[in-house]
Amino acid sequence: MGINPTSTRFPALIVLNPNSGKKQAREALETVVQPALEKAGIPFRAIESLQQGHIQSYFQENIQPILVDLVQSLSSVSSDGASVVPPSSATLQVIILGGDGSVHEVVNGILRGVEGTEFVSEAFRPKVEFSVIPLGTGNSIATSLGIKDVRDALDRFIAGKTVPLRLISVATRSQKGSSDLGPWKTLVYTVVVNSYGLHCATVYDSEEFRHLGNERFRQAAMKNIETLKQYEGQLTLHGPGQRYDQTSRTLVQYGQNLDAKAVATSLDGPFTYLLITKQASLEPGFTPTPFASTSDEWMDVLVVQNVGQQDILNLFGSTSDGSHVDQKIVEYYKSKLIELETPEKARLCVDGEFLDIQGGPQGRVQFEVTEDPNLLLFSVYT
Ligand SMILES: Nc1ncnc2c1ncn2[C@@H]1O[C@H](COP(=O)(O)OP(=O)(O)OP(=O)(O)O)[C@@H](O)[C@H]1O
Repeated sequence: MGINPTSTRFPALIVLNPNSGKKQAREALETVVQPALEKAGIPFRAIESLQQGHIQSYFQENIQPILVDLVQSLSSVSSDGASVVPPSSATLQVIILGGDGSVHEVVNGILRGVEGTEFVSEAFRPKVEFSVIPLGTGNSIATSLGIKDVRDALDRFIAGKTVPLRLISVATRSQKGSSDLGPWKTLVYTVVVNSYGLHCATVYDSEEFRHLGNERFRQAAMKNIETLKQYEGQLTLHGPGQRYDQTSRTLVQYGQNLDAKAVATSLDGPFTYLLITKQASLEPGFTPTPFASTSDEWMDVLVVQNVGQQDILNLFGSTSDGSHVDQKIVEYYKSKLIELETPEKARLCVDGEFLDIQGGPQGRVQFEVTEDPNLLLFSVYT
């Protein structure tokens, strides 16, 4: 697979995960994506993920050379011929044939690859535009953007409309080998969902049912509901925010005069189900945080504290249309800064990966919406 030799346009980078979803990405590339891009005259080159983590390490190692090539392709020679004029802006297009885990790997690889370099600066902020072709299992980002299938995603890429892709930084203060609490340090950026409790346990157990496609989440959820556990912890929401009011059925503002870091609300658990999301739907037909937006400045928080099996089954029975937000057991917030502390060591789920945290202040985790971390301008075709 190579660059279309007739075009001078910088090639879009296709990232293909052969293991995503029902393992159809390679076939989709050959039968749908490649012909459509060639027909539209869009040059591309493709890389295939060879193993878990490969996409992330590829971008971590290669994003700088890729951006250098991009800048060179856009540079011009000054009118007197004496110097090369760099472009004032540059856009890298990345087409992802895979699921949300693949998007997560690309984003984190790019961010690690430019971290601490002077290549990207206030004066030069490259744009990175993602076309998410839904070939995974949940396809949360594509579903939340209303993208129906591979063809629809491609049509939207070719049409060229994008919206910002905001991320959540997940940070801790624990220092390796020290009991001191250092400054917050981002461990990972998430694009879809962070969770604690039943959702995290479900995602963890769903790996053994991967061969079942979407059904794997249902199987793992039923297994965990049968032995439903409660998860101890304290969740704090900081600064001004919004809360879903079940009486007026609207989002209402709170804490308007608060400092961004001040605690506005503290929830003491135990938690049955806790989601912090950036997408409305986590898979087609499952919309647990219906007010979430890929592009807004909020994280959406769905909290269910200390309930039993029947309540959880009722909840899941209403998540397809989002009407569960009116159930008494549900608390729903929009916040920009959140912290979670657990009394004992615990497992969190961050975009399908797992983060094992220590108990107490050492393991306290902070979630914050970040716009354009490391000065990169991320957006997604919609
Ligand atoms: N060549 C490979 N062989 C095996 N696993 C791989 C390979 N390349 C990537 N992976 C792993 O495949 C997993 C699934 O990827 P991805 O998230 O894209 O699809 P999914 O889980 O089916 O979809 P979704 O996240 O939308 O539910 C990820 O954990 C990723 O690291």
